[in-house]
Amino acid sequence: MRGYTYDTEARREERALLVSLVTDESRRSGVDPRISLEELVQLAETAGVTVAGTAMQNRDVPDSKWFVGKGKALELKELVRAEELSTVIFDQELSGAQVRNLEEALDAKIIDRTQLILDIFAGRAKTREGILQVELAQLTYLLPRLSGQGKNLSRLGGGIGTRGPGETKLETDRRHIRGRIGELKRQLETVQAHRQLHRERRRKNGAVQVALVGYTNAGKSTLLRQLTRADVLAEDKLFATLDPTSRQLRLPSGKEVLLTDTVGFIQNLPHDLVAAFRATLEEANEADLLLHVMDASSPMRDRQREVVDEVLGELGASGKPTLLVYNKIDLLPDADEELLAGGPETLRISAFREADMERLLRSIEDKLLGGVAKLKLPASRGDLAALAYRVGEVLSQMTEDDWLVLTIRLNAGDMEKRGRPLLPYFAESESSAGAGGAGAADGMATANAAKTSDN
Ligand SMILES: Nc1nc2c(ncn2[C@@H]2O[C@H](COP(=O)(O)OP(=O)(O)OP(=O)(O)O)[C@@H](O)[C@H]2O)c(=O)[nH]1
Ligand SMILES: [Mg+2]
Repeated sequence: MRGYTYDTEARREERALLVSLVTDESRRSGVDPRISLEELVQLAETAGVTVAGTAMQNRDVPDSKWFVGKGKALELKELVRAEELSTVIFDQELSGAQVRNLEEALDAKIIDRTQLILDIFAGRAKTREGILQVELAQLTYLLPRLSGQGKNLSRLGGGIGTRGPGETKLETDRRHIRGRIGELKRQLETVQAHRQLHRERRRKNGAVQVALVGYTNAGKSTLLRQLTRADVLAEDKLFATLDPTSRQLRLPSGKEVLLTDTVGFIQNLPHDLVAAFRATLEEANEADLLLHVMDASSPMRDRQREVVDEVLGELGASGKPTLLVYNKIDLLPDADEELLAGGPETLRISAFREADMERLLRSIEDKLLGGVAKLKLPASRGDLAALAYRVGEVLSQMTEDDWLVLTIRLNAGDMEKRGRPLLPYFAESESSAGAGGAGAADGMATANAAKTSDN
C-alpha cells in the first residue's frame, strides 16, 4: 500500500480523476452537476493536482458501500490503473466507510469535495485564527469518519498536501482528537474575544467599515488592491484569500473608511465549514456597507449570487446596505452586459479600469452618506460646529444674524454615534441616498420640530 505522506514535490505529481454522482437528491437541489464538476476541476487545480479526466454517473441513491455503483467502481479502477493515477476526487461527500472501500478497491487515494476544500484552506491560512479554524474544521470532518476498524488513521488524514491535521496527530485515537477539538475551540475563543475587542475599539473610534464579500475568484482582493493601492494577493485561484485584510480607503470627499477583504464563498460548502469561518466573516456582519462582488463573466454568476446571499443570510447579514458590483465586465461582449440582473444599486465595472474605480468610490460614498441636511446653530456654539464637521461633509456654510447655517451631507453611521448633541439643531433634511440615512434624517427633522415648538 502507498504511504500517504506528501511533500510539495509529490503534490505536484498528483494526477487525479474527478468523479461526480448525480442522484435524485442532487437533482432536486437545482445545482447543475456539470457546473459543479467544472468547479471541482478548478478546486483540484488550485490544490496543485493535475486533472487527468472527469467521470459522471447517474443513480437514484448513492451505493452505501462504494458510493458509485459497483460496475462504475470497477470502471474507475481500470482507469486509475491504465492512466497511473494517484488520486480520485469525488464531488460529493463520502462516508468514512466509502472512502476506505474505494481506497482498497481502486488502490488510489480517495478525497471528497469537502476534504479538497479543507486542504486548500489548510495550505492558505496565514493568521493564527485562520490556522486554528482550519484545523478545527478538518478534525470535525475527520471525527465521524474514524469508524473503528483499527485502520491507520493517517490514511484518512492524507489529503492534498501535507498541512492540516499532521500525521502525528492522526496516529493517535479519537479521544485525542476530541481533546484537540476542545482545545482548539478554547484557543479560538480567546483569539476571537481579542478580535471582538479590537473591533469594538474600531467602532468606538468611529471607523466606518465597508466589507468586500462574494464568491471565490470574483475579484474582491483585486478591488481592494485597485481601490487602496494595497499590496494584496490576488490570484486566479479559488480561495486565494482566507484571512480578512483591512485597508484604509479614501473616498472622493476625503473621508476615510476601512475596507475589508473576506474569504470567498462557494456552493456546497458544508455547514460545519461555514460555521468554522463564521468568525472571519463576522467582519462582514459588522460592516456598515457590503460590496457584493460578482464575476460577471462566469456562466455560474446567477447561482453564485444566490450562494452568497444564502450564506449572508445564515450569517445574519442579509438586511445590510449592499452595493451589487458586477466585476470583470471587460470579459463580456457588450450585448451580454445588458443581460445582467439588478437595479439602480448595481454597478458594472472592471477592476482594471481607472474610471470604473472612481465610479465605484463615488457609489460607496453615496451609499454611505445618509443624505443632505441643514443645520442651524447658535453662532456662539462653536463646539457644535466642530462636531458638525465630524459627522459629515459640510457642503456650504453661511451666517444669518446670530446663527450659523451649515448644509451637511451626513454620514448616517457617524451621526448615530456622535451626532446626538446636534439632533435638536437640524432644520431640514433633503434627499437621502443611503438606506440608514432616510430614517436618521427624519429623526432629526422631528427632533427639530419638537425643539421649535418649545421656543
Ligand atoms: N479580466 C478581469 N480579471 C479580473 C478582474 N478583477 C479580477 N480579475 C482577476 O480574477 C482573478 C481573481 O481575483 P481575486 O481578486 O484574487 O479574487 P477574490 O474574489 O479575491 O478570490 P478569493 O480570494 O479566492 O475568494 C485574478 O486573476 C484577477 O486578476 C476584472 O475586472 N477583469
Ligand atoms: Mg481574495
